[in-house]
Amino acid sequence: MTDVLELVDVSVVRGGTHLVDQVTWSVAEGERWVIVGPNGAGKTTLLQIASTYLFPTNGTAAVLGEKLGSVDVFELRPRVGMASAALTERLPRREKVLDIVLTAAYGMTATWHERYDESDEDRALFLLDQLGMAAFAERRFGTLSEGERKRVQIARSLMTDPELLLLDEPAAGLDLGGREDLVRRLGRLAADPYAPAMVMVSHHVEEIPTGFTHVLMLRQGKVLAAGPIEDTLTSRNLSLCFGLPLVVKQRDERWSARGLPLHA
Ligand SMILES: Nc1ncnc2c1ncn2[C@@H]1O[C@H](COP(=O)(O)OP(=O)(O)OP(=O)(O)O)[C@@H](O)[C@H]1O
Repeated sequence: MTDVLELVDVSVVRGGTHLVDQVTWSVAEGERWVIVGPNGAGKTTLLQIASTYLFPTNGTAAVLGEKLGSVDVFELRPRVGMASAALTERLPRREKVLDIVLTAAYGMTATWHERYDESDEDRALFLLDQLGMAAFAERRFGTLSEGERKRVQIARSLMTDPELLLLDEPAAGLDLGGREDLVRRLGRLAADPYAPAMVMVSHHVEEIPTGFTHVLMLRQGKVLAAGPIEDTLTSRNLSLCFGLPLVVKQRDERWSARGLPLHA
């Protein structure tokens, strides 16, 4: 299997602070990774590197086999799909849902005056349908609920048929029903052998969809543990990661975690 992402000794330093610190990590084709870690651990910073929007201060990062710093990132970007709250914010609320997805084919956030092929439109509708949003195609993006907007963003991130899909906290802010619906859909995507390699940042192990194969655990910018999820997402590692005693369980291919009760 080829690596779609390869970081070697990567550090990002800002104002003397290490946002990520000597991270060595690779993602191979077909793998589905979740990144967990406390607030400020460097999760989003790693996704920014993977999406080619941030270059390491030290170390080397290769995305889809191309080393950052010696490749035209504008050619690379359409091959990487990304969904995040920050990107959702930048999408025009007055735009039609279908156009929000369609514009991704051209790396734009508004329709201007491009013309789209019928095949582009078919693909956008197909992706909206996969995310359960086909009925909303003609609605204005700004009229959608937060959960619906997130699903549209994921459809959009798949529009260019990327080889790597990055999801930054896709379930953040969703209610229980919205979370479960999204987790189920992401589980279906993870199980699709034609789907791209996936990396998802999450704050909660309950949000890890079925079919996710690997976990990267970060603490204070450093890798605490990385590897196959069954062996790596242990109570011990999760407790070290979050700095308090936690018990993690897996049941019916879903994960849950809770703190140990305090004793007086
Ligand atoms: N330009 C900057 N200068 C200094 N520190 C920064 C800068 N950008 C980010 N940081 C810090 O880097 C650390 C890592 O940030 P990052 O957003 O990657 O963490 P995260 O794990 O995604 O956090 P969260 O779970 O809260 O979203 C944070 O402590 C943040 O305050």
